Amino acid sequence: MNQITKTAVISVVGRPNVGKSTLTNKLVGQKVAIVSSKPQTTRTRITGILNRDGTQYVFLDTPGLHRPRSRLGDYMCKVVTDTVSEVDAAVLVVEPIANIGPAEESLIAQLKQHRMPAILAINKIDTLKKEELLAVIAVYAQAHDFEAVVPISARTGEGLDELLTEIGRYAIEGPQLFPEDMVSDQPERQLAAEIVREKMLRLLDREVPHGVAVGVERWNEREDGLIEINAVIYCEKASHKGIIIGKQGAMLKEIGRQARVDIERMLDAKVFLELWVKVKEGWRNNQYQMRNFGYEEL
Ligand SMILES: Nc1nc2c(ncn2[C@@H]2O[C@H](COP(=O)(O)OP(=O)(O)OP(=O)(O)O)[C@@H](O)[C@H]2O)c(=O)[nH]1
Repeated sequence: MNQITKTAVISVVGRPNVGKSTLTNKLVGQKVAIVSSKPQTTRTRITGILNRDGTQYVFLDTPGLHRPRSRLGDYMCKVVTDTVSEVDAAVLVVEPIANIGPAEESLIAQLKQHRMPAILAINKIDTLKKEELLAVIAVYAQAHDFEAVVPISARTGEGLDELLTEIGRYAIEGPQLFPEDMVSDQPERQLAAEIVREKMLRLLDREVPHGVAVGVERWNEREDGLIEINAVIYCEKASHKGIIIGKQGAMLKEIGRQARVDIERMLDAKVFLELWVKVKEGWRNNQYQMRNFGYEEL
């Protein structure tokens, strides 16, 4: 195997829903961060690791920067601010729109404040004509002196080799930070819980899944190779519990079915997944319960 001689620790920042998690997963070649079409999907900092051509790339996928409305929201913003200041370089991911929003302005201000080398990744170029791209590049080039501007599609993979080449310039000589077979620092239990949450974000209306947390309560690897997982979905209201369970349990069954397929792929093993739903009012504003669900203290 190729000896690792350099490392690059890179934060992936950007406002909610621009495709940071899709990008991290694609770069790493495996699902380490969950993806949905709803903003504020990612709640904690997720690390994705890629070893290529003697360099170990460590990507810190951050929650999208937004105005906090709850304690969980405060925590998500703090994760972004902390991450920007402790990495070798940042990749700012933006939508292919020729207009800079307040979230992008705020992130650019943070990059300037920390004198952080930043690469601009204009994502979702599969949705846009080449001529339209020039206007987007022009607007961002005026706002900040980016080290490089790379148009990409996290979905199709277009531009990602170029992006890696740019990122590679910020790699520094040194021993690898993580073992070579590791793609994420998230424990498998937490990834499994996140996958269940992803399915809820995709299958349910917006209001419900943003108030849920998932905890894995039992994880048993049987001798015959089957992995038994029991997870509890905590929601904020009794009415949400009914929606999550669905008519004759149909929704919960579908959440479980889709989650099991992804968890089996992640673990490369057969999985028996059992899901329960419990009501825990106001957990998003409760420090203790947040810690319980894996969101560290502020
Ligand atoms: N067409 C297109 N859609 C994309 C691309 N990248 C991501 N998306 C979609 O954009 C949506 C948001 O993607 P995420 O990766 O969850 O975005 P995020 O920035 O991590 O979002 P938060 O977790 O809310 O911060 C999903 O529906 C993705 O499928 C892309 O290159 N092209």
